[in-house]
Amino acid sequence: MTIDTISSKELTKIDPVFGQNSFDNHEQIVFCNDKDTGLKAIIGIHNTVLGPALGGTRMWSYNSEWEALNDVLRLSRGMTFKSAITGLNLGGGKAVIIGDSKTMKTPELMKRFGEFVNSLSGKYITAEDVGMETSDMDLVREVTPYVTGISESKGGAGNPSPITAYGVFMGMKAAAKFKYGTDVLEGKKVVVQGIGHVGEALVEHLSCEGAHVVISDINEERLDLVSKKYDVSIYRGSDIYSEDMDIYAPCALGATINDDTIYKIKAEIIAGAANNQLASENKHGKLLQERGIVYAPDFLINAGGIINVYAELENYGKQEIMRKTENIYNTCLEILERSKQYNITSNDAALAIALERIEERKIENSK
Ligand SMILES: NC(=O)c1ccc[n+]([C@@H]2O[C@H](COP(=O)([O-])OP(=O)(O)OC[C@H]3O[C@@H](n4cnc5c(N)ncnc54)[C@H](O)[C@@H]3O)[C@@H](O)[C@H]2O)c1
Repeated sequence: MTIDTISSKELTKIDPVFGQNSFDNHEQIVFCNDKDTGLKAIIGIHNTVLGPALGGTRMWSYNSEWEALNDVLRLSRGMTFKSAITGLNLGGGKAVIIGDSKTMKTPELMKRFGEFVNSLSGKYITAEDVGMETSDMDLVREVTPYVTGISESKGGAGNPSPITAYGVFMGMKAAAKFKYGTDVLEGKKVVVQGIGHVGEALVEHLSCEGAHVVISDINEERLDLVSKKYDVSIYRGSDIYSEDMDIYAPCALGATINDDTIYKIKAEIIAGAANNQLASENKHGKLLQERGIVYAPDFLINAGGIINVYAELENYGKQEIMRKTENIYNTCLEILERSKQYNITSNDAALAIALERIEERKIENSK
């Protein structure tokens, strides 16, 4: 089953939880509230067939609780498929904390959130996502062992973002190989939208390769810093989607490929870190395919972060992390070839492999 992004208004017309189109057979949803710290969080546990549900915590100022719920459901579902296609023994889960991370995040709130995670006894393992830092995970670690992405000084694998960026770079190269017959990105115009933890590290790889990098962000300070550091240009126009480019790398938030943008996009390849880039997997996945735009599925190519935090659970080192992340290149190329062979979208080709693995494990588990 695929899912769509819909407006807050539309969401309210559907049954509150089980009826949401992003629900897609979630096993469990936990609503967490704490009056003293102001914590309002939702933990989504989509599927635990392959293992405990692992996925980051996002802190964001949602316009409504509907949006927060829809976001966590979409994200946790995505984690199920991300871990499955990457070959990890993990299920899919995610958490959102409602509020502005810059003004509302306190150590007390993070620890209280950690206590809720702890109450699930390991069925959900948290990590960092948008609005979170490694130091926040260190606070969560004080109250629960069910957290990854803690500081290296505290025995963790550290910040996953550089590894995520490396995986995205590998996926982008595979998409280039598929489209152009060569994976060399030198001279290609790549627009990186969102130059946060992952985006900046991606800019570094692209600059080293000699790509023509253009960056965009809503944060002026970051634009200034990153453009100077890597000598890359800043997008100053008013409609980034209409910009001439070879590759579009969405590294901010999801659903940027939607009804408003899809016909404007001139890129030949889309490969970025953001989760759930297609507002509607079906509709926009097919439209990209029809327009000949190669889409490297987000949940496949942004798996570097989860590979990195999985190392904390499985006790493997940096070398294995890099090997697994580099393999994203092969998997991405294989999926793009499959989508061509069977005339299906790349997203569907990736989903099919992930679902196959989950179904096989379900049968094994029931024996
Ligand atoms: N950090 C990881 O390891 C990881 C792993 C998998 C997926 N992701 C996904 O990748 C994306 C980026 O993650 P991150 O850790 O770099 O987050 P981040 O918060 O560090 O960076 C996001 C950046 O996007 C910018 N931004 C927000 N809205 C924007 C807009 N409309 N236009 C342009 N820029 C905008 C922000 O100002 C910020 O600089 C997220 O969607 C996240 O879920 C991250």
